[in-house]
Amino acid sequence: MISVEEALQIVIDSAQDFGVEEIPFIQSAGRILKEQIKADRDFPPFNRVAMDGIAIAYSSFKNGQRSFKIEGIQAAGSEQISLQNLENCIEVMTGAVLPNKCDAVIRYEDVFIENGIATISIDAVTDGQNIHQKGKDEKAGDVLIKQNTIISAAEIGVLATVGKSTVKVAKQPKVMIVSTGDELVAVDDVPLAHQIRRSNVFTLVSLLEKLHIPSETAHLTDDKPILKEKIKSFLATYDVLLFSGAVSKGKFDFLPEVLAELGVVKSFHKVAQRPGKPFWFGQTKNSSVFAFPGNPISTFVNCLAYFYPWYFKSIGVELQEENAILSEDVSFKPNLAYFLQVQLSYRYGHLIASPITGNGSGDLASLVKADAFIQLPANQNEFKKGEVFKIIRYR
Ligand SMILES: Nc1nc2c(c(=O)[nH]1)N[C@H]1C(S)=C(S)[C@@H](COP(=O)(O)OP(=O)(O)OC[C@H]3O[C@@H](n4cnc5c(N)ncnc54)[C@H](O)[C@@H]3O)O[C@H]1N2
Ligand code: MOO
Ligand SMILES: [Mg+2]
Repeated sequence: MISVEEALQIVIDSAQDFGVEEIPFIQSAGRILKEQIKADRDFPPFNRVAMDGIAIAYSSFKNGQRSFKIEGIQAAGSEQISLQNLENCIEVMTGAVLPNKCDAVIRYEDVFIENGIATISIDAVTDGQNIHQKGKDEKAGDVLIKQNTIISAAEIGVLATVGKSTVKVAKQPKVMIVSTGDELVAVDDVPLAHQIRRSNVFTLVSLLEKLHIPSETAHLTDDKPILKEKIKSFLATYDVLLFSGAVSKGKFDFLPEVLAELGVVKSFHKVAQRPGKPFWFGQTKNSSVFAFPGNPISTFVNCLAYFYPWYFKSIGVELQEENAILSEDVSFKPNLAYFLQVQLSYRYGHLIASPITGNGSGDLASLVKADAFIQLPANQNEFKKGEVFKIIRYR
């Protein structure tokens, strides 16, 4: 059986390229930028008045002049005007172009205006004050956003300001999420005593929505010919198939044999981990197949631990590993990596992971009580309070 580290490496090495698409910029939050965004002009594009007040020629102030006749007004959105007489001033508004021949702006708070004369009431005025110089932030042609950035509200503002009404982003994979099992009924149904409602497909849908990946869902019963026929058509249509269930040792766990019969090349089946051990992963020329074990926490943790990194690698994004400090001693004897559910909190600026006691990988409700999994390595059995390990967050 391979280790979590080996399995992850195999999964990452088989990342797929889904190509690039151009979409309206306002729909691009959360997507991965696939072009460089450059400044189309200087930032700011003109000497920008930064305070409401008066603009003067600094030389006049330096020569001792304190009262200035108001010659005109420069509003934001008006073409640049020019100071006619260097001993006068122009009223200026924040966001306006600095009038020609002016080189300092004094706030209204520091000026007294009467009968069209503005008198400066402070002693300290400096050359260039309250002026946001043209090109001070960025020069035309500077790279403002690097390729492969995850677009957030911050990038949306920059895209708007450089006039990028459409933007190139990584195409999302076409994903089909399939639940299997005769015991599963729809969310709207009232289950009989021996049935349960399906939930794994919906956790998967929403784990993918977090990545802005749309998906479709299907449910298949434990009937081998039906499984084979349906999965054959899914393989022809989708980039990614995510399964939950039917990969263990049961009499009706048909998935591994069906996938093999359909020509999906197995990379591995079973990883030395708990929960999620019977995870099956394989590929065809065009599709990747993640067949997660059906126990709800197994499906959940494997999507986070394998599908997420595979997806980020596929679209060219480097993920930073996150660590946390274990809040108490933990003992785990099996020679398996242990994905332990934890609550996260901060203490003196450090991220603390406090274990949650659940009842194994079928304890779906315990997911609600935790925020993340802490990944305790297989080669260790005793984990001490204060030791630091990798975490995988879902909140
Ligand atoms: N003899 C062995 N039995 C089992 C082993 C083993 O190594 N030897 N492994 C156990 C482990 S670990 C897991 S995990 C499960 C994996 O089982 P399958 O992937 O075959 O999944 P199923 O048998 O279809 O279902 C298992 C369990 O999960 C529930 N389930 C399935 N799908 C959903 C869904 N969409 N929503 C909610 N719940 C779902 C299902 O009802 C079962 O209770 O196998 C162990 N057995
Ligand atoms: O791998 Mo199973 O997920 O331990 O229950
Ligand atoms: Mg089974």
